[in-house]
Amino acid sequence: MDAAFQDFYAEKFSHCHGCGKNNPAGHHLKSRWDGDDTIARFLPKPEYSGGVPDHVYGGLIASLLDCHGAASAAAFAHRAQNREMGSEGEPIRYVTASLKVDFRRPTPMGIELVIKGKLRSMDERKVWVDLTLSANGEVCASGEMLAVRYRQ
Ligand SMILES: CCCCCCCCCCCC(=O)SCCNC(=O)CCNC(=O)[C@H](O)C(C)(C)COP(=O)(O)OP(=O)(O)OC[C@H]1O[C@@H](n2cnc3c(N)ncnc32)[C@H](O)[C@@H]1OP(=O)(O)O
Repeated sequence: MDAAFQDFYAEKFSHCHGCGKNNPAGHHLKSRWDGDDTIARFLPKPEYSGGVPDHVYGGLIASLLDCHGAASAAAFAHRAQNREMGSEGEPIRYVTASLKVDFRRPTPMGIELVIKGKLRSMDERKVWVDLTLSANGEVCASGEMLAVRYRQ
C-alpha cells in the first residue's frame, strides 16, 4: 500500500494520539489520496463505545476527523504546488484551527469506518476541508475544518 500522509510527518511531529507513529498508545490513523479527495479507514477498538456498547464514542469520531482533516490539508497544499508529500523542500504542515462536527446518526461499532476529505478552498495560509465519516456506506458524521499552516 502507498505511504500515508502521516508517514511523512517529521519524527518530532509524530506524537499525536490520533495519527502519530511515535505514540504507542495512539490510533495511528493513515490518510491517503482517493482521486482528488482523501480517505482513511479505521476500526475502533471495543473500548471506544459511546453511551451504548454498539455505538462509537463521539470524541473518537471528532478525533478521526481532526487528524484526517489536518493531514488532508497538508496533502492538498502539496498538490497545489505540484509536490508530493515527502518531496524535497520545506514540508508543508497544518494544524486544526477550527473543527465543526455534525453527528447525523449513531455510528455502529465493529465496522470499519471510512473517513473522507474534500478540499473546499484554500488561500495562502488556510485550508478549508469538508469531511465525512461513514459506516456501511452511510454517512454517520460530517465535519468542516479550517486548518492553518504551521509556522516552524
Ligand atoms: C505542532 C505541529 C504539528 C504539524 C504536523 C501535524 C500533526 C498532526 C495534527 C493533527 C491535528 C491536530 O490535532 S492539531 C492540534 C489541535 N490544534 C492546535 O493545537 C492549534 C492551536 N492553535 C494555534 O496554534 C493557533 O491558533 C494557530 C496556529 C491555528 C493560528 O495562530 P497564528 O499562527 O498566530 O495565526 P492567526 O493569525 O491567529 O490565524 C491565522 C489565520 O487563521 C484565522 N483563524 C485562526 N484560528 C481560527 C478559528 N478558530 N476560526 C476561524 N479563523 C481562524 C485567523 O483569523 C487568521 O486569518 P487571516 O487574518 O490571516 O485571514
